[in-house]
Amino acid sequence: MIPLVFDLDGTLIDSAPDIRAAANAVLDTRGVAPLTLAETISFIGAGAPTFVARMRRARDLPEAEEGDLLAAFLAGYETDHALTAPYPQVLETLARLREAGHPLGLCTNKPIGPTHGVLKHFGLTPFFASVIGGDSLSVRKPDPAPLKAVFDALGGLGLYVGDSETDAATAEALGVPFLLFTKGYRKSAPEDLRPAAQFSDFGRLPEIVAEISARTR
Ligand SMILES: O=C(O)COP(=O)(O)O
Ligand SMILES: [Mg+2]
Repeated sequence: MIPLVFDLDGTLIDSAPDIRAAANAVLDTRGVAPLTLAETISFIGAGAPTFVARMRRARDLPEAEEGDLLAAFLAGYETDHALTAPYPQVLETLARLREAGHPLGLCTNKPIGPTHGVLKHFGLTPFFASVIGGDSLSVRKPDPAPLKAVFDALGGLGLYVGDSETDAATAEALGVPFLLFTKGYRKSAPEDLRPAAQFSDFGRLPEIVAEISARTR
């Protein structure tokens, strides 16, 4: 069975409200306006350092403070998960895919500490044989190295399932088909990401995986 690797934020879980809360706790200490949810979503996708850089610029904070802002953001990042939820049917679908025999992995730009925390909180940990976060290697997506490392651990290349421009670029750089979940944090039109397939309902993923793996066999 073909290996499947998933992105996390905006793909398996809707975590933007908790990321927004962590960001706004930091911005509050600087006396500037909080981020809206739309701003937060537009800053997610390229990892925590890039998120904080975008947040700092949007609120005109001094560049010299970026390191402190990042440290404060990471310290308060998703300590509880009250505002986060898996998208509908994520757990059921992962269970079906695993029962069908697909090796499953996770490749996210979220820092690895909070990644393990949120996976555990929602009972997602047991599904994944390999997990790589945004600070696991010296490079992060869209560099293909993290995604390659997860597929290597799973025993071979397969399909990457994600929600963003970053995920599409990462899959393309590695030369694996990209499956787009359309309800996440993408900024462009779905067709601009040139996915092998797209879906808005996790219940449909097993049949899409079957179709694409028949095509690529
Ligand atoms: O932390 C981010 O910026 C995005 O995380 P993701 O790679 O799971 O979408
Ligand atoms: Mg994502």
